[in-house]
Amino acid sequence: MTDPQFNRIALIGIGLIGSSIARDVKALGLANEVVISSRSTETLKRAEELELGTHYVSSAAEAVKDADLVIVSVPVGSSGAVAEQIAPNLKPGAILTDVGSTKASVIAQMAPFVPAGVHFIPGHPLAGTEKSGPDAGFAGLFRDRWCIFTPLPETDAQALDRLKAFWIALGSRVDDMDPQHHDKVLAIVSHLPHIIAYNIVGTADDLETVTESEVIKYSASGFRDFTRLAASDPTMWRDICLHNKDAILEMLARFSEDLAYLQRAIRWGEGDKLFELFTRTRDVRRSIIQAGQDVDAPDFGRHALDQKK
Ligand SMILES: NC(=O)C1=CN([C@@H]2O[C@H](COP(=O)(O)OP(=O)(O)OC[C@H]3O[C@@H](n4cnc5c(N)ncnc54)[C@H](O)[C@@H]3O)[C@@H](O)[C@H]2O)C=CC1
Ligand SMILES: O=C(O)C(=O)Cc1ccc(O)cc1
Repeated sequence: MTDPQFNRIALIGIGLIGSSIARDVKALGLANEVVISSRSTETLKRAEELELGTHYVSSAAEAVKDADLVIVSVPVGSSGAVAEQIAPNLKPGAILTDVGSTKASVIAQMAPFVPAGVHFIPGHPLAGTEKSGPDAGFAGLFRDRWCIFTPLPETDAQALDRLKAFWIALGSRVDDMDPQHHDKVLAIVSHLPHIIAYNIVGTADDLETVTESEVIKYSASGFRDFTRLAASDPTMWRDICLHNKDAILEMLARFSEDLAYLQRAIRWGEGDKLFELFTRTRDVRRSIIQAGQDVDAPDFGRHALDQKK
């Protein structure tokens, strides 16, 4: 247990990310009170059954009253609506943050509603799974993962440090980025892989009618990896595609060009080109592992949460 960092934390949205934060806050004793709010009464009831917080309210506006830290964990397309609901009840001096996968759009949606005196600091933990809802969350999700902040020019340095200290307590590594840069980086490392997965699984599903059940029957681990990503929440990924449109389209254009190069090399039997690319990409994987970023390694990450066991 660490000392509480905040008296009252409000969690707006209690799905995979919100509930993982709640579990860590509880396990580490980071707040005296955790108020949970969800739009769906069923989800709120489940959060209470799981004892994720100390107070449960259906209204987001009600939840943020007297909160020192407010964390919005809803699909990015709903950020503006949530900001509008909670704005009148935000406490002066409170920190308001989010966990959305896109940043420029979230800032554009939320910032206009944030009252003066409230510290709005957009954030994005680079951690998650294909699952969603309060049962899918788990303590330690953020351990040894990056949490990126995209502060606004007027962001108070002390408030930023306080929010970073919170995520560091959850085990994250923290960094700052310009929102547009964040959206470009994430378009290639996260959004494009998901879009490619949705596409390949869609194509295989279309072929299924031709090949009967062979796609499923003989699916090797490569295809199975794609099906995991393609099982990610449709609302969340629809919103990401719509709210990071420009960066995703830019990366998709680059991707299509490079795919055409590969296609041509295969057509013309240019084995040297294929070999050169596949060697280069293998080196990328090797350097990730050498840099100690291999989260699949058995002993990746030690953290205060482990000491509880
Ligand atoms: N799933 C992942 O791996 C990651 C997700 N994120 C971001 O975190 C945010 C939340 O994602 P998850 O927790 O995975 O989603 P989730 O689907 O598990 O939970 C979403 C929560 O938002 C609530 N909600 C949905 N629409 C709402 C609305 N209009 N108003 C109020 N509440 C609403 C739902 O009731 C639910 O409690 C998203 O913005 C996503 O882009 C960030 C990092 C990883
Ligand atoms: O499940 C996976 O592999 C992910 O990549 C999870 C994820 C989804 C969205 C994010 O913004 C960050 C992480």
